[in-house]
Amino acid sequence: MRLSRYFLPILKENPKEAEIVSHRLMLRAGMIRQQSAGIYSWLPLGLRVLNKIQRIVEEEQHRAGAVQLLMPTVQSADLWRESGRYEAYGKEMLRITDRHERDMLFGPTNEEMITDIFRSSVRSYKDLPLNLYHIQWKFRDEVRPRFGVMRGREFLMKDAYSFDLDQEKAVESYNRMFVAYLRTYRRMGLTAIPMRAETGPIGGDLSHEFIVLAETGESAVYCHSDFLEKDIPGNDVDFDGDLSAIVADWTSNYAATEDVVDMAEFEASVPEDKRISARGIEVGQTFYFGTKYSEPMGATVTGPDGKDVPVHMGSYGVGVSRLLGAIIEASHDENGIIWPASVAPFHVGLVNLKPGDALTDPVCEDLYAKMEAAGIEVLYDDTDQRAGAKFAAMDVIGLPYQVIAGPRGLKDGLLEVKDRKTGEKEMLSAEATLNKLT
Ligand SMILES: Nc1ncnc2c1ncn2[C@@H]1O[C@H](COS(=O)(=O)NC(=O)[C@@H](N)CS)[C@@H](O)[C@H]1O
Repeated sequence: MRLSRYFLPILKENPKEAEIVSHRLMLRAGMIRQQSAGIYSWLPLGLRVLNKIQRIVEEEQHRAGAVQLLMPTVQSADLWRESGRYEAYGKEMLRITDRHERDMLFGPTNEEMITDIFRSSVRSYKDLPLNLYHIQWKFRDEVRPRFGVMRGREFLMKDAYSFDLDQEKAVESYNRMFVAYLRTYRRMGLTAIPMRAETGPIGGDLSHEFIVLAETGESAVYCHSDFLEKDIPGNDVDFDGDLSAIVADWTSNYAATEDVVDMAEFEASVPEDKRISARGIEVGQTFYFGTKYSEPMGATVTGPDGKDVPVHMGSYGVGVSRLLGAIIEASHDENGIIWPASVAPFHVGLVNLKPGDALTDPVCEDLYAKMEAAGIEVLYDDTDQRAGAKFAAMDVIGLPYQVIAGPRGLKDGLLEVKDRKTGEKEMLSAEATLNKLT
């Protein structure tokens, strides 16, 4: 992508309204623009990252056997009256009246709607287990939206819903999502620790919050430091097999959020030098809630004994848009964002220090074409800004590599290649640069 033809409204100064680093850097890197409290436009650079995060989430949901669909954002209040949550959900629900005076709402979550879809077509236990998911914008009229996309009012969530004949089978579905989450976050360069959690308005009695440790996290958390050393299940993990050992391994050490922590138990079960009490960002939550929705909504299947039984369900959310904030909180320095390669908006920032120069132009054009041909996503800064501004912008947007083409270096046929994470710089020929980056 040529920067001269892109839209990247970099801010030179720190916006005063941003209280935490991820909010500050997303604004400065021209990734989002606030339209109203907790509601953002996703500008081109931010959207590229959002789409990459979404793709990783989809790949791991598919690996775990979840099937993707897409439900609407606007829902009928009638469904929520059936489950009894229409009144109970409270002020966070954005209620809408359509032209026919029908009560509608902007969906904060989709348990009722997915149960309606299920009950309309699934009749037999032979169709189970089933896990349906979508990635869709939600609206929650948070009393105090803040920290940018971390706590928005309109936000992107992956929400999956599992359906099983009984609790034992439902726990197997729960375990598949649990393992999928361990893999999903690690692929984005995060270590998310599963912590026992409250179930809140979703309900149920088995739930884990997946927490990324960060000083600016909204939750206070208490856990065993061994979590930071664990390996995650590999690509070959058998989702049709018994995953209970993996779940047991990841829930055997103490980990709890402030809502459910038992300090006596924490201190008794974790040696002092292994105790972590920190703040964390909740990037996902898993719930098993049995027949909480299937009972009132009549979502039943005919069991092996011929009797109709309400299905046992679970729901599993990932904060897709929140993850941009979480990744930046976990990976930045004083100059800006440091994107893990898996979610970086581009892999390489190619900087022409002197557009129009007989040396730098041909080298940049040739390298740009060859990198793009090799499948490397390049942001080519072909603008005529000052060098200092170019360097600062590249550091703020945090692409994994910068390739600097300047007349001085090119006199010796050399480009400067900088690793954004380590800060290491090498002087390499164009060919060596291409070999290093492909
Ligand atoms: N206001 C918000 N802004 C950004 N992300 C949010 C917000 N509220 C929740 N999330 C993200 O969405 C994830 C799932 O939300 S949740 O309430 O825990 N779970 C559900 O809604 C269930 N229906 C799971 S399918 C959270 O773990 C969090 O990462």
